[in-house]
Amino acid sequence: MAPLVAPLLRRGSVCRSCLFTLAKGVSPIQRRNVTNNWYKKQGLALVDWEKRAEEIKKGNIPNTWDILEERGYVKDITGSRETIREIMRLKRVKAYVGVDPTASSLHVGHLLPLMPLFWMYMHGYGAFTLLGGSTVKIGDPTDRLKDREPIAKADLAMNVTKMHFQLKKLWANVESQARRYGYEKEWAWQRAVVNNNTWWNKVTLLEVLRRAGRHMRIGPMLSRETVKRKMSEGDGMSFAEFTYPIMQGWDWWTLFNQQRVQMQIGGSDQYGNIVAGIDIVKTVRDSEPDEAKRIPRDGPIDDPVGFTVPLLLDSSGAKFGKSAGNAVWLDQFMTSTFDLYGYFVRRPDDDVEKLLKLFTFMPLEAIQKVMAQQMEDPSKRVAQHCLAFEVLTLVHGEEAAREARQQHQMMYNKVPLPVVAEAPGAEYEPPVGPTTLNNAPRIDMKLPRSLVMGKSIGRILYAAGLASSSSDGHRLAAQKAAYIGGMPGRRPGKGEPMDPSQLSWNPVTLWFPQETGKYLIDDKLLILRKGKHNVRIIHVVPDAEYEESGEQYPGMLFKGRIRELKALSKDIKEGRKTPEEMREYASRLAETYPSRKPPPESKLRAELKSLYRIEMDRQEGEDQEGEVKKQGEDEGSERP
Ligand SMILES: Nc1ncnc2c1ncn2[C@@H]1O[C@H](COP(=O)(O)OP(=O)(O)OP(=O)(O)O)[C@@H](O)[C@H]1O
Ligand SMILES: N[C@@H](Cc1ccc(O)cc1)C(=O)O
Repeated sequence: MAPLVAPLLRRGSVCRSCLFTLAKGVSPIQRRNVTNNWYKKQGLALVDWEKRAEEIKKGNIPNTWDILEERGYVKDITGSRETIREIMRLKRVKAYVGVDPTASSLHVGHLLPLMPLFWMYMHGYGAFTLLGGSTVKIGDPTDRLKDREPIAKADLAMNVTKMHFQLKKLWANVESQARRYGYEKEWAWQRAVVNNNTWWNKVTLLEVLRRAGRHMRIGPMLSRETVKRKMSEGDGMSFAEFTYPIMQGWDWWTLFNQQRVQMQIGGSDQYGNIVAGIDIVKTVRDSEPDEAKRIPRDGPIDDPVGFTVPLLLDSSGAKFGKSAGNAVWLDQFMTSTFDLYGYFVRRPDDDVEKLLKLFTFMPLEAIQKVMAQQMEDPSKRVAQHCLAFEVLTLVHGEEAAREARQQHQMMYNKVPLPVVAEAPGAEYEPPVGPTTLNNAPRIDMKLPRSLVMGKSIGRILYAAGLASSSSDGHRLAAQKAAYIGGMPGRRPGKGEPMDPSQLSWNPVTLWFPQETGKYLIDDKLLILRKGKHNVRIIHVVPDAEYEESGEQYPGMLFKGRIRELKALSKDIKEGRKTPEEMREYASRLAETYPSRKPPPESKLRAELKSLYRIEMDRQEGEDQEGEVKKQGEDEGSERP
């Protein structure tokens, strides 16, 4: 046991004998219980991992690296295969995959580097997904001949918000997939979504140049294929783009330093950036001037490592993604669940086995069985349906996958599809209760400028579908139960601008309608959230544009109840309603307004007019209620 645990203990804060004593549940030092429990768990986790490493050595359980290779995830490795294999046997390493938010959704190509990360997580390793809120402002020049267009602030805020929630949704579905396939979650499984904006907002240029830049040689950087091609065949290279690999390397160093993230995974186009990152991490680590802060190293087992996955190509051989304009999106409002399912059902017979290994968590034996079924009658496309179902389950959850399968069956298959995709013991439970990431409504919407700039926050929350009425919206704001996104401090307009690349949330307060402008990103985007997953990215558009779109929002003036009352009154006046219809409407009114009796036909118009006035007053009142509360708060705070 000793030789394996020793290097790990040296990196921890507890001495070896204490850790093992704690693993038995005995505390060597009298500390608070919670601390002892934590140390005990750490000790047990190390002992478990060590036992596992022994079992892998004896060949009783597979090395996770071999699983990744078998399924086809490994294209290029930095350094030797044996080292990376040994690291994964001996250490619960942490790995990360980064994505720049250059679009408002992830696409199918992004799933490829994420899949090995998900597999690692399900086998007990630490898994980090990084959103490049800062790197996106520079843009990765890899394999490009032309500069990227600078990204507008409002687009950036939208992309960051949407991708963040997409990653969280994917992670929630990975958890269910792990359960579905019989992986038992332990406390030591670790996953996180991080944004590199968090550290790029704090670090100085001087720090990066001093710690990383001074050790990097220009020669090797200039000889990189991307740099040479962009300079000779493309539109030249800006200094900012040239430093992109340093930014990515600094990200890795930050994660390595703070979280010991030792591995980076990317698509095969990222190989150069990953290799550059390894140099940066090693250089910064080894040049730490302060002995006490230096991260200990016990040889190659502690060095950063990386690998790339093969690129998913389209039928013409182009990288599948947004630059080539051939992306299939993971956002169901950009590529519907029906179309995403259809994309996988259309994959050629020759590719389907490979894709089942890459995009699903099905064990290889189960894939073999499906393939045997496929061979019997390829026209039924059993393997393709299985692939589509599994990918949909990962991306949108099991309910959406079942629905998409049913829709395809109804449209194209006369006979029911053979159920081959079910995992052993997988029982379907229809989702109930609150909004989850899988049933969250459409995240982005439009609202007219006059509403956002002229009405109370309660009314805006109602219009955005986050509250059941304006009063409910006021209540949410008063109780600080709704949040505003992209706000670095609590007092925008008092020096701190909105930050589009950072998804930070602060409680909404009751502010005056005139103040809403301060909360807009780039004067056109308002991000609101209620609860954990109920987010709205509101594009504030000119009133005329909204009118033209034909859209409606709850509480819209002259739409909904008010509009109905007005239209009906007009119809009666102009004799367009039959007595029967008028009677029916009178009794409906009595249901809607329980305090009122159904009026006789002759009085119906007068009754409609009075209800109309009541509705108008109610809306006005609700708006004022929010303002009065706000005024009260402000007056109160000024009292000595
Ligand atoms: N088709 C693909 N196959 C495999 N990996 C991919 C694919 N597309 C993107 N990736 C990987 O996903 C990660 C994030 O990619 P990135 O943000 O560059 O997306 P992209 O759509 O390729 O962008 P762009 O087209 O603007 O270059 C990288 O590791 C990248 O290699
Ligand atoms: N450069 C990567 C994204 C990325 C960004 C930051 C990182 O730290 C890692 C990866 C790409 O464009 O695909």
